[in-house]
Amino acid sequence: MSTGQRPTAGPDGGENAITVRDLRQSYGDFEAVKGISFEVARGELFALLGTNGAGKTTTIETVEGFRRPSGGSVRVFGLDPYGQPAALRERVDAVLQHSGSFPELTVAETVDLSRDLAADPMDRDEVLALTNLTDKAGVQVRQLSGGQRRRLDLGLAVLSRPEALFLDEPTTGMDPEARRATWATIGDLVRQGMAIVLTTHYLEEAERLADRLAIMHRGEIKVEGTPRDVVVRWGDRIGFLLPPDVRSEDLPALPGATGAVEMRGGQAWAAYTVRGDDADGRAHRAMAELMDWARARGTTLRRLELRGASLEDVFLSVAEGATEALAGGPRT
Ligand SMILES: Nc1ncnc2c1ncn2[C@@H]1O[C@H](COP(=O)(O)OP(=O)(O)OP(=O)(O)O)[C@@H](O)[C@H]1O
Repeated sequence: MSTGQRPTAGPDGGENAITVRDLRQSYGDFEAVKGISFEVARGELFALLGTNGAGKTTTIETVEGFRRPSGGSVRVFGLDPYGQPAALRERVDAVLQHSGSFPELTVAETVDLSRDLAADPMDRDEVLALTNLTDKAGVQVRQLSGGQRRRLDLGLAVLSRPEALFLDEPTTGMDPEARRATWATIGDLVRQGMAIVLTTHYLEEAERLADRLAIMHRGEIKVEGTPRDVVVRWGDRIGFLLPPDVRSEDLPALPGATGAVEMRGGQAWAAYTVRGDDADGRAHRAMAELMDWARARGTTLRRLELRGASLEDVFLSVAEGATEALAGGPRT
């Protein structure tokens, strides 16, 4: 993860590794991507998240050069990636969900095969160390676990030292330890200046790795920003188990908060959301009113909590189509 300032754009489209402007992509009459824009700088990890069928794969395949845009433009290091021109081949790589490795070759042979095809590859030992596969060098690829194979895929993609990398669900099938090790590897690659576009359904992965992220839904980017900005914009949440003697319509209206009753772990859960400017201050005032209400009723609020939103809250809002709430501004 890079923490430095984002480079500013230069005259040639600049320091941006990837620039997507008003991209549209259709399958026949169906518009799968409806005019999205984003940029990815060198040394930056951009996570593209979204609901199923949102258009992530379509977008990534277009940026990778497999599809010609139906509208708008895509530039990778200032070039049109369509057809994967030779000038980009050495500079861009991808780790896709299904690798094309030969199962009978050993890990070392597989790495060597890819090294033979690269202009200035990393040493074999460097690749094995990077992927934590040093002790698997003599093992056939077919004998690797799913998570080890994903790590090998990552090693094969980065051994040619690409400047931009697409990662599609890079930690699928990994146990928590392997996932953390892979996150560390990806973080190192970004710090070394690689531009990475990550697609993942693991929100924690995006939260940990992304400098910026976007959440797509039905062909559009609904939310974009740093992971922190995105959750801060969403606001705070007050919640508690709905007491058995309280019906949902009995719940108090709290100033500056919108209330709802949800199911959580099979139990009814009262949830209030406080959004917009000074969400913290308003959440505290709403909490004080809630306590007054409970005291007056003689009701104990079990598992009472006040917390900031998580990326999952934001994602679920997007999935439910409640994105107008994410634009900010106090709601009562
Ligand atoms: N070859 C195709 N022909 C027709 N429609 C397609 C084609 N590929 C994708 N679509 C449709 O375009 C929309 C976007 O699909 P896409 O695979 O880009 O979504 P996604 O965000 O990657 O989804 P997921 O998270 O489920 O993988 C979906 O409605 C899908 O059904």
